[in-house]
Amino acid sequence: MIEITNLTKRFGPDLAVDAVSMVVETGTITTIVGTSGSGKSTLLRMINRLEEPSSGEVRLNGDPTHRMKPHLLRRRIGYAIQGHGLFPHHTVARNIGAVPRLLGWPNVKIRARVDELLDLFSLPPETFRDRYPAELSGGQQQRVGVARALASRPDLLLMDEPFGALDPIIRQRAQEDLARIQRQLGSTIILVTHDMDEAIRLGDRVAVMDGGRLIQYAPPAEIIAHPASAFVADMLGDLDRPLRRLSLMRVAEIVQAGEAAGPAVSPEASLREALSLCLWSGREALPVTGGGVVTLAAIRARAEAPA
Ligand SMILES: Nc1ncnc2c1ncn2[C@@H]1O[C@H](COP(=O)(O)OP(=O)(O)OP(=O)(O)O)[C@@H](O)[C@H]1O
Repeated sequence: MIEITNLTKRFGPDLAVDAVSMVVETGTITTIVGTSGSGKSTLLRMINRLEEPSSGEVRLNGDPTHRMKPHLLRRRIGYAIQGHGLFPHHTVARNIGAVPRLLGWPNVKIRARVDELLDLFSLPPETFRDRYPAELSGGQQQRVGVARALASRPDLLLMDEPFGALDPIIRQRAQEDLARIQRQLGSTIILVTHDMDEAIRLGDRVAVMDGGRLIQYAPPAEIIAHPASAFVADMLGDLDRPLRRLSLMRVAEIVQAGEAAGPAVSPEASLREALSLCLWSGREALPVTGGGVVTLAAIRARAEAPA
C-alpha cells in the first residue's frame, strides 16, 4: 500500500503540487490524469524522490520514504517513461536484466526472469533475447521498457505517459497488454496520462488533477457518473460519455439466450468492443464464446442507462 499525505512541491513561489493525499492499494492500477502543467509528473517523481517534496509524506508499505536512501528506494520502485529509455548498445536481455544485475541476482535467476517477462509480453525469448533496441519496432521497444521496469518485482511501478509516443492503434494494444500483465503479476502501478480515455480504461481508481490539486479520486464508474466538478466533467467530454460507459461493462453482463451467425465475441470483451464489432460487421447480434448472444439493442440500452 502507498500512502501519500499532504504531499506538496513548490518551485520558488509556484505550487506545482498542493497538499495531495491519496492511498493506493497493493495490486491495483491508479491513473493520474490532468491537463498539461497540473502537477502529475511532479507528484509521480516525488514518490521515488527524483523530486524532493517541499512538505508532506509518502509511505511505501508502511515505511516513510524520506527515511530511506534514495538509491535504495528506487530499487523498490520501477520507473517507466515516455519512449523506452533503453540502453541502445545492450541486448534486450541485458536491458531487462539491468536492475536484477545491480541487485546481485545470480545469472541463472536473471536469465529465467528475462525469459519469463519476454513470454509475458508476447516476445518469444529465442527471437528477441539477443536483439538490440534498434532492431525492434516502436511497440516492441516500449514493451521491453516496461518489462525492464518490472524485472526486479518492484513493490511499485511508476509510469509517466508510457504510451505517449505510440500511435493510437498500437496504444490500445499496449494498454490491453499492460492490464493483462498487471492482473497476472498482481503489480501495483501508478500511471500518469493526459488522456482521460486511457485513465478510465486502465485505472482501478482515477486521480484527476488540476492546478496542482487533487480534484477527484475515485473508481472510473464513479468519475463518469458523478464528476466532482465542471472541470472533471469537461475532461470527460459529454459526447463520449455513453462510449466510456460501454468500455467499463463486459459482454458477460448482458449475454442472453439465443444464436447468431458469424465470429464470436469473448464474454470478457467490453461492450464498446462488442459495439464496434456489430457496427463493423453489420450484425444485430453476435454469438458469445461459451454460449448465448449479445444484441445491438441490449448494448444500446446500456449506453443510454445511467451508470
Ligand atoms: N524543475 C522545475 N522547476 C520549476 N518549475 C517546474 C519544474 N518542474 C515542473 N515545474 C512546474 O510545475 C508545474 C507542474 O509540472 P508537471 O510537469 O508536474 O505537470 P504535468 O501535469 O506533468 O504536465 P505535463 O503533462 O505537461 O508533463 C508546471 O507549472 C511546471 O512548469
